[in-house]
Amino acid sequence: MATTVDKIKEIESEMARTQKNKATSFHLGQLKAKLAKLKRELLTPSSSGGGGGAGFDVARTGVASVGFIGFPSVGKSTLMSRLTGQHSEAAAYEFTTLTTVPGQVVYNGAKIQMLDLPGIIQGAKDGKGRGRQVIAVAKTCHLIFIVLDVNKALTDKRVIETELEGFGIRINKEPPNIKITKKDKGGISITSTANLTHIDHDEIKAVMNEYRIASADIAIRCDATVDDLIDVIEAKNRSYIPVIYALNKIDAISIEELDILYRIPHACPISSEHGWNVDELMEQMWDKLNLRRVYTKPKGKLPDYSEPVVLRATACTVEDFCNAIHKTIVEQFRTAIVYGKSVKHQPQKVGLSHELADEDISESLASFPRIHKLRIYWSILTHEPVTIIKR
Ligand SMILES: Nc1nc2c(ncn2[C@@H]2O[C@H](COP(=O)(O)OP(=O)(O)OP(=O)(O)O)[C@@H](O)[C@H]2O)c(=O)[nH]1
Ligand SMILES: [K+]
Ligand SMILES: [Mg+2]
Repeated sequence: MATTVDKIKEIESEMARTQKNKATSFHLGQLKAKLAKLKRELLTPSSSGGGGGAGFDVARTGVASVGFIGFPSVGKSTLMSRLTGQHSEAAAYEFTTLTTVPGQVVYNGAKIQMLDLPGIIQGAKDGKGRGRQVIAVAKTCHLIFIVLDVNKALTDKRVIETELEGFGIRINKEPPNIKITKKDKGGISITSTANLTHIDHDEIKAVMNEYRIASADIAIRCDATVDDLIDVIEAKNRSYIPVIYALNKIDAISIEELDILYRIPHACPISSEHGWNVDELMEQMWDKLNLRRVYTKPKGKLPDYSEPVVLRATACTVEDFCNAIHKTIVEQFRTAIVYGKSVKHQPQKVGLSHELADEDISESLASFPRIHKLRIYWSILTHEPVTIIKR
């Protein structure tokens, strides 16, 4: 019996043989959708084993986590030790790191978890080495550092990207602006506000047909490709994760070569061993994580700038803020008093659904003496700033 990998290879070669034109677009759409389904099958833990993060996942701490992905011996563990002070074994031989090694960085008052991972090799997503478990951990991170050795070919960058993409990770990309509303009857109706230069309606219908979706309204608001459409249908299996390319070992190259590296988008040239330019890497990390610091302010006093409540942009309402401090606050909540970029008037009363901005100041706690006490109690208990974990 043909294995899933065999079937994938067969479809890929058929696609390579088929020229794209009006007559073949339906067939090609069908093949693309078949391919996406087979790839998902390959990554489901129940099939042929190895999917999921089993054995490699670690307890998550902090407001966000950053996973290190790269070929063996590019310097991931050296970078880990440099950034976090958490020792992770580094050596000149490949596969020194055999499991996930967690560490922590505190940056702008936010605790960020760093996950040093074993090296991966080409074919990892198809089950080579422990690559699948490694990439499965990366898929749950809020940011990925793709670590590359600048002494090696830059084509390595593309190989790693392909491995991550094959696992349903979309790097430095927003979800495609396509909305599919399934219906009981009426067939497939397609509306598009953008001019579609990559797909025609036949291809869209072939994909929908392959996914057994007979009736749906499809609203396309970007110049979408077939892959974009499939990504929206397969949304449950896709993760859109920002990536920074940490171009390591720049101590071994010339200034002229370094100049070229600086032109690569989303990249940061560094030397883990010497600690060169790791400050810039941390700045880029902060920008990509898109975190928001909210300071608390007791009534009549200055804000407490030492312990921000750190929220992610995807969960940064007043409700999220309250929950980050204690679950019981929301029950007693009436209004929050907020100073900062998120409000027009300084200060302004806002409700639970109000979205907070970076460096806002909230006086909400001060209006509830009981809660303020709770906060103090909380700090004494833990001795650390309150952060929120919510995907
Ligand atoms: N010249 C130079 N060598 C480095 C740098 N960073 C790491 N190395 C060396 O590269 C080798 C591999 O480093 P590791 O940190 O073990 O690499 P890794 O990516 O964690 O490797 P695996 O865990 O085996 O996948 C070691 O000999 C390091 O000393 C750097 O910035 N410059
Ligand atoms: K190594
Ligand atoms: Mg290592």
